[in-house]
Amino acid sequence: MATRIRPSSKRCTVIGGSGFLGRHLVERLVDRGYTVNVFDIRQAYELPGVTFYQGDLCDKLALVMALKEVSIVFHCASPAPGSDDGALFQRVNIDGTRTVIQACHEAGVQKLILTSSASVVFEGTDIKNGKEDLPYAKKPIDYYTETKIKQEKLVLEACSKEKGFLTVAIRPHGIFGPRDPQLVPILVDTARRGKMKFIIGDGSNLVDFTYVENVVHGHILAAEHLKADSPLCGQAYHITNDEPVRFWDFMSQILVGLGYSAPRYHLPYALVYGIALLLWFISLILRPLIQFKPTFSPMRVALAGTHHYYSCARAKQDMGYRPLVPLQEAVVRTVESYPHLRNGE
Ligand SMILES: NC(=O)C1=CN([C@@H]2O[C@H](COP(=O)(O)OP(=O)(O)OC[C@H]3O[C@@H](n4cnc5c(N)ncnc54)[C@H](OP(=O)(O)O)[C@@H]3O)[C@@H](O)[C@H]2O)C=CC1
Ligand SMILES: CC(C)CCC[C@@H](C)[C@H]1CC[C@H]2C3=C(CC[C@]12C)[C@@]1(C)CCC(=O)C[C@@H]1CC3
Repeated sequence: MATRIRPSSKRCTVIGGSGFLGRHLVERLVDRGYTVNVFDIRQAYELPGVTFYQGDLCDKLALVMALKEVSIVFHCASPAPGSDDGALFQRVNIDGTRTVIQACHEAGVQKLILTSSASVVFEGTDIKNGKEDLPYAKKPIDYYTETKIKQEKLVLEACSKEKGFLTVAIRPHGIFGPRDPQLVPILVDTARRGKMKFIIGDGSNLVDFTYVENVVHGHILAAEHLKADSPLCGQAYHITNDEPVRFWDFMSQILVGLGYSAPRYHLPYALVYGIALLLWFISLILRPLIQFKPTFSPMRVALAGTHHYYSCARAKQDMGYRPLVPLQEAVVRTVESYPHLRNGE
């Protein structure tokens, strides 16, 4: 009978390792002595000790090649959340995640760590100190959220101590930091177009923004604590900075740090949300004729005008999680990392 060589516990593959979170994760894993494979649709960089496999995660054969002799897989690939291509989300986040699970089985992988999102429970209304036992959103606010829910369920249901295949889901919220292609660039672009003058609502809504190094720390802790006799098996964990902040204070700090004015005038939440819905609807009808994407999508307005912050008590208890970088330090590091986005550059 052929005996399978037991892979080293320090060999891993990061699916989506060329992306924002994935690359930070790869760098930290290398620092910690892991041998790392990256599987991604694009190769964005080179790093000693890292082997790149370029391919689509829906291609099982290509994926299996990148999982050979690997014991841990981190799955942090996804289409950009702002996309409204429902078919792409279905193909990558749902069908592709099924393929990832099958490829893990075929390659004999022991642990799968999924990057999910705290937004799987967000329906556009207030969440204060939400715990992991909140129900999944019944009416997900967009395709991204809808497919992140299904993806998380697939991964957690695949957890099997009998098969020796353990899974866990990390739910970060509002990841930011150096090289982030979304939060700071979109904010600066909106400011440069003169559209960051208004605060949606009264500005008191609290939100979690999580520094990328803390999200990485949560993923590595999860991988190292995931064992057959641990409470992590088949569970989801919020990973945040554990310092909810007023959404508009956070945005203002970044804008002012980069030399732009902070928004000052208030607009009623219901009015802005209504306009965003109307614009979204018009863009849908006109799509065959002209393509335009409103800056203030209903999702962004909901994120900007409601409370949504989450408890990470479960991660603290089960894996000893504590944020490594406090929020203020994280904002300073982030602002310093974008010299090219400063006002006047
Ligand atoms: N950013 C945030 O605030 C939050 C993110 N998350 C989750 O974290 C994860 C990482 O997000 P983030 O780093 O911001 O995203 P990025 O877009 O920066 O990284 C995702 C990477 O996956 C790649 N990718 C996309 N589709 C495929 C595919 N079919 N096969 C192989 N690779 C693919 C992307 O390539 P390409 O760029 O060419 O598409 C990209 O390199 C995602 O799962 C996201 O849902 C969760 C909570 C908050
Ligand atoms: C135009 C402004 C009102 C807002 C500019 C900043 C936004 C681009 C970001 C503020 C909150 C962010 C966020 C996400 C993307 C970027 C923001 C909307 C996510 C949707 C990314 C994916 C997730 O899983 C949840 C995130 C919530 C917060």
